[in-house]
Amino acid sequence: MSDTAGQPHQAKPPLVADAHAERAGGPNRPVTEVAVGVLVRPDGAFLLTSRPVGKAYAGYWEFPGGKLETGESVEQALHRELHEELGIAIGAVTPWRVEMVDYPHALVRLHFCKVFAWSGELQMREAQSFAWEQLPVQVQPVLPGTVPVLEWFAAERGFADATHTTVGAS
Ligand SMILES: Nc1nc2c([nH]c(=O)n2[C@H]2C[C@H](O)[C@@H](COP(=O)(O)OP(=O)(O)OP(=O)(O)O)O2)c(=O)[nH]1
Repeated sequence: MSDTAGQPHQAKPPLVADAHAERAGGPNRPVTEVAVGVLVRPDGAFLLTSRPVGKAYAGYWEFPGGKLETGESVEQALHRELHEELGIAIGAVTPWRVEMVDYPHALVRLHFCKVFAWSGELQMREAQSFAWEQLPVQVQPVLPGTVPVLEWFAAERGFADATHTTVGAS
């Protein structure tokens, strides 16, 4: 797969104040709030899905989720998105980390949440692919804004090797 979408600038550490900083695209670039679900099985495997055709970074692997709609909380958006995309009803949502990523197509604030319980069989309702993964992740390419999550898992799990394969690497 070509990697023409360009590399985003990742703000580290994630700062809420960054949302109003001057960036490419203008000083008042709106921030898109995104709820992201990190589904974790009892064996520690986590669910990655591929971005559908027609979206920015189509084919890249990410955690399921999507943009908040007006008036929605992160938790509400996550319940809705995971039902829409995967056909499941999720249980408790555990907020994990928040990360800002400045993509060419959007400045996004990613609200990563862990989810340990859900009901229903997984259905790929947007014709995505899915993979239950452990470290190191076998699928590629991984969406830039998703890579930090793999590093958080590595830190939690004492995993010291590369978390994933970089596009173009042999
Ligand atoms: N779902 C998800 N989005 C991520 C991750 N990492 C990351 O940078 N993003 C970015 C990519 C997109 O710019 C944004 C999510 O927007 P989206 O277009 O997928 O959301 P959506 O499903 O509501 O899309 P739409 O149909 O309304 O356009 O967050 C991740 O792990 N999961």
